[in-house]
Amino acid sequence: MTEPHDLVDKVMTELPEWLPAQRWFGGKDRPVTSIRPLRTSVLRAEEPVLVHLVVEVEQPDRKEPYQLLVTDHVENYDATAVPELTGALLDLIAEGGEVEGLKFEHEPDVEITTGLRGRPITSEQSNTSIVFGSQYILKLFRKLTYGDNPDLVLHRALHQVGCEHIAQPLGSITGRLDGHTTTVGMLQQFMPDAVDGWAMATTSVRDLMAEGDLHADEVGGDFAGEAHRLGQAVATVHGDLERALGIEHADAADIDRTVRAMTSRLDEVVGAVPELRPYVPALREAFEQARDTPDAVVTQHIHGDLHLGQVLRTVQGWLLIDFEGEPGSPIAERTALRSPLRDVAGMLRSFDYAAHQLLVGQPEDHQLTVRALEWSRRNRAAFTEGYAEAAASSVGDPRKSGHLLRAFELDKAVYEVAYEHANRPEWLTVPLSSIARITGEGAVQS
Ligand SMILES: Nc1ncnc2c1ncn2[C@@H]1O[C@H](COP(=O)(O)OP(=O)(O)O)[C@@H](O)[C@H]1O
Ligand SMILES: O=P(O)(O)O[C@H]1O[C@H](CO)[C@@H](O[C@H]2O[C@H](CO)[C@@H](O)[C@H](O)[C@H]2O)[C@H](O)[C@H]1O
Repeated sequence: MTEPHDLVDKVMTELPEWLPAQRWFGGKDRPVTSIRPLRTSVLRAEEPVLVHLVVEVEQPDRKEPYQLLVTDHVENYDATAVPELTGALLDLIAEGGEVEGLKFEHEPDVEITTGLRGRPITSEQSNTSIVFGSQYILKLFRKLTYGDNPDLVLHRALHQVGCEHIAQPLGSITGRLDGHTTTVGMLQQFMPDAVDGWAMATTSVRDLMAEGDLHADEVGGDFAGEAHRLGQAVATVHGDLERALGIEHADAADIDRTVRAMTSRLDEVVGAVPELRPYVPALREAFEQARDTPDAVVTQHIHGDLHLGQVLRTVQGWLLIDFEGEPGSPIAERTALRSPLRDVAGMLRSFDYAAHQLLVGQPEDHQLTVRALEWSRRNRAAFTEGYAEAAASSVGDPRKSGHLLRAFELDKAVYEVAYEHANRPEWLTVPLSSIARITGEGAVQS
């Protein structure tokens, strides 16, 4: 049997190679210069050993904590793939209590079934989620943010006002990190029959592409009805967030800060991705135009990284998941009050992604490009209309804030340029060609 502390020593020697290769590692844009353990909790001392480990990963200009769950039971030491070990985490949440500084809690008035085995989900993720039976999903946050994680905070707030478009929060795991009580895990109700919006939307696009002669409203897999309902669901969640946590009205100084933040993100991203350079003047101009807003801009807590992969279609309707915000943005930005139009813009970007991703790496085909644009326009319009129908009067119809919405969409596309550059370079053309289209600055080959 391996002693827990020998296991940690072994893991530490393997991490420089293993960590950067993980999908959830958020620092793929620069080299790792050092990794050191920050805290360890031995959750199981006998075989198979289970150790909760937080390491600090140092890279040029950043130091970030990452969470690991390690065991001697499998060759790569990653315990999240071992059902009997992850089952122990669920049991600890069910019982409640503290083990070596890690606190396991279930939400008030919730009873958790014990003895279930956990299986990790295999989708592309920024974190690691483990599903127990058909009942629960436990998300282990990988890159940790000191303090309460906004995903848990917003789920709790929404649940308290009876929001119908989220999965119920059921429990949490927290630990002390650098003096802060920090969320490391969140347990939620699992929706076994759910399909995510990205899978549904891309199926619809595929149907359309296969029927070269038909229009989006004529093919069987038309998505516009769903897009409309999704718009209503997003507006309802914004209304629920407003009821739970309130709103504020932005003044000229707030808008100035927003414009400057978008411009400075652009400067940062263009430094790393020179392909963005030709669009800089048009992007700056679009950001400046955001100052021209006819109505008062409302700010509130929002989802912050809304896209089709963050919404689940269940038999009861659409659910929004993952309220953590953009994984690549600083926590202060992610928890700030912001315009709900940012979420609208995120979803509009996603319709554009769904329409164009099938063309990536394909030879130029005029007919398919026209079809993709048509699908995107149809579903973006349906989503916006659904949103406008259900939006609280404080937010109103997004179409009335055209300049601001366009600026948010372009800002999101700039974020995506950085995201694709670091994670999926072959997809870089998707946000770049959208920027070219929206700014009218010439086309980029898909
Ligand atoms: N409550 C849920 N019920 C069913 N599936 C879920 C639920 N929550 C998340 N998922 C699945 O897990 C995936 C990742 O969840 P998400 O919260 O987006 O994690 P990450 O922060 O790692 O991106 C989702 O795309 C979805 O397929
Ligand atoms: O879901 P995450 O919180 O991990 O979000 C990150 O990854 C997303 C990709 O999975 C990324 O989304 C981008 O690609 C999507 C298609 O895969 C597309 O629907 C989105 O519109 C686009 O932004 C997201 O930006 C990133 O933060």
